Amino acid sequence: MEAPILQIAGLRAVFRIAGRDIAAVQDIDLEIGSGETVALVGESGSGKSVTSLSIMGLLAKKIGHIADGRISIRRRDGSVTELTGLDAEQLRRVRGNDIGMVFQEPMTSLNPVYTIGEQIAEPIRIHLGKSHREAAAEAVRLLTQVGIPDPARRAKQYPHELSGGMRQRATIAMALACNPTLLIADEPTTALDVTIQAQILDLLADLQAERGMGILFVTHNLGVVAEIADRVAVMYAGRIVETGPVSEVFARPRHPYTIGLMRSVPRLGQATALKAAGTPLPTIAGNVPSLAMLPKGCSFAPRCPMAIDACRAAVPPLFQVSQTQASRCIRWEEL
Ligand SMILES: Nc1ncnc2c1ncn2[C@@H]1O[C@H](COP(=O)(O)OP(=O)(O)OP(=O)(O)O)[C@@H](O)[C@H]1O
Ligand code: NI
Repeated sequence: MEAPILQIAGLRAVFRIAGRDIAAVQDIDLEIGSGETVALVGESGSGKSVTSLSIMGLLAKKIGHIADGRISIRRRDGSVTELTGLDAEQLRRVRGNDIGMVFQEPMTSLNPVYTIGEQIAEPIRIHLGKSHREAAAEAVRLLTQVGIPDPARRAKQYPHELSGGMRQRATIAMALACNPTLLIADEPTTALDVTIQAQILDLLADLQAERGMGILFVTHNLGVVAEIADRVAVMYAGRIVETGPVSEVFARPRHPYTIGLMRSVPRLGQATALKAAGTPLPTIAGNVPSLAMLPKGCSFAPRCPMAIDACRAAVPPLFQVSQTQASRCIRWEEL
């Protein structure tokens, strides 16, 4: 069988705070196959971005580091590279060649002093060894592919001359420039209005169908999950608490946290309606625990209507609910 595009096993990433290593994410296992979209969903601070930054090797910039676990990706030539063993230069090369990134705010990826065309062409020259002319032509072709009208003219413009939606399309073109096998999109539509948001989601789905890349999609919006993802991993306080195909998890969530998230979402499965409403995650009573003071057992127990003493004794493992769905709740059978 073909190796997955992305394989994460036992990831633990920590930040050093007041002389102590605090785990921002731990026990993370995650796989993405080619052509598959996996959504990471959870409240603010649950560890979605730390997980994606770990894959990209960008944690160091935030003074965190990977303390444990393995992250490997399958490259275009079929070889599998273990990312956690690479030095900074090797990682940069993998990022340029095999992993594309799109963030919430397009201006974090775009440089205001270079034209859109120059910025898309640069990685093509550097990583694919194309000439200036070839790279410039390729940039225009990519702008066409991401649905930017009049791409030759747009290529000569600076980021501030584009609308927010067009800028996000341009950063997607940039992320695709080297034909990555994995695209990591961290809240790529959160800053956009709902109409543009829907267009960008459609664009990503189209591009994926054409290119067969794996997508890790970080979002706090369940409607977006339903719309774009094949599988979902629900994060809480740095751990995946439930995972499985979107259809299974939405039809029958097997973790009280997932149930809480979905409770106030009307008519599940009505993805388009949810998306149109821009539905944020509903609020659940109580607060996310501080990562520095996680309770002893299940992190969700203090907020959980189902919690019993056993929940507070030890962190539950991920129980296999079906061949494809898993839950970190010891009472999953009662749900
Ligand atoms: N630079 C940092 N220094 C210390 N702790 C950090 C840092 N960045 C993140 N963390 C910790 O890691 C946790 C997870 O953060 P992360 O950014 O992954 O959350 P998230 O799920 O992406 O949230 P959001 O939906 O708000 O983007 C945070 O709660 C915070 O405690
Ligand atoms: Ni985030």
